[in-house]
Amino acid sequence: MEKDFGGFKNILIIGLGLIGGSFAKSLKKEGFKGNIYGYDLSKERVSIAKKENIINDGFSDFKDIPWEKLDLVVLATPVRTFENIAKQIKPYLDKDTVIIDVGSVKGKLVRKLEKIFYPNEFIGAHPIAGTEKEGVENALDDLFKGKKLILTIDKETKNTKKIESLWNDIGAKVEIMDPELHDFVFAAVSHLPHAVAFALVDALIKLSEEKGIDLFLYPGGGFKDFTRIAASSPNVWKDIFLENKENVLHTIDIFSKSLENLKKVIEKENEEEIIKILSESREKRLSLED
Ligand SMILES: NC(=O)C1=CN([C@@H]2O[C@H](COP(=O)(O)OP(=O)(O)OC[C@H]3O[C@@H](n4cnc5c(N)ncnc54)[C@H](O)[C@@H]3O)[C@@H](O)[C@H]2O)C=CC1
Ligand SMILES: O=C(O)C(=O)Cc1ccc(O)cc1
Repeated sequence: MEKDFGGFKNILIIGLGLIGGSFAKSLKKEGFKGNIYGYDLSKERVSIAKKENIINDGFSDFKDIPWEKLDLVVLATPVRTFENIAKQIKPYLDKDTVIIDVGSVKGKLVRKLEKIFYPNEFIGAHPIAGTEKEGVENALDDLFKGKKLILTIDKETKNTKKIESLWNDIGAKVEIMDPELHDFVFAAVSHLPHAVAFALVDALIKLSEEKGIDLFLYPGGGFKDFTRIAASSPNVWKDIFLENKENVLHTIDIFSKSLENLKKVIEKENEEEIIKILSESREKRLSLED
């Protein structure tokens, strides 16, 4: 069956970063024949995206955008910029334009955006795909293939079906989740691991200073595997940690307790307990699908 990308023909992506850029590249790769417009504060990113034909036209000023043509706007900037951008673009929107985001935090934020954009329909979307790189210059045309796309909707509408079909056409597998539950889940499986990776590298900086030796000259594969995501964008992650503050703090508390417990059994040289903790974790990790 021919792909129709939810019937959307003129799409504006606000934020020509890794995710916005990958969304545009994926659409083109899968045969999208409409227009993809891009907007970014960075003129350089707009220029790269245009030069590489990732977008059909690009802008750094909202006033220059052909708003009347747009049937879809995608917010793809750091999550704490969404509210301000929504208020700025609201007066320009045509009455039928649909707005989605790709942000890593939903909860209260999407409820706020729904209100700001009303009567236009805003639909919260989160691709569970990415890398530690940033910018359109690192965008990939197959980033979303086979990956989950969470829609945080309360009910299905004509537009939510169109958005599902758009993401399906670039290879994503759509799932629906309550926005508050979403923030609990992704605090645990994504935000906590990023926080721990950043903190682990920070601890090695401190330990290097303590001993007067550069510990980063000696890492093995384990350290590199574990801390790849500590190379992620500080701007993007500062916004995620703050926007999902309560859940992130809770997961850090639980993690600290697990680490304290491990510390305690090592201190006591309690071999049985150490083996129990490590075996339980190992089994869970081995049971994960790839
Ligand atoms: N990096 C990842 O692996 C994933 C990120 N996300 C979400 O996607 C969104 C974008 O993240 P990335 O593409 O990774 O970031 P990025 O740093 O690669 O790109 C963000 C872009 O937004 C632009 N920007 C920042 N503030 C702006 C503003 N006020 N107005 C216009 N442009 C602005 C920046 O110049 C940059 O080009 C975030 O909300 C993030 O939570 C979702 C899934 C995965
Ligand atoms: O780089 C990785 O492995 C990631 O975990 C990417 C990622 C970052 C943020 C998201 O909201 C979803 C996926």
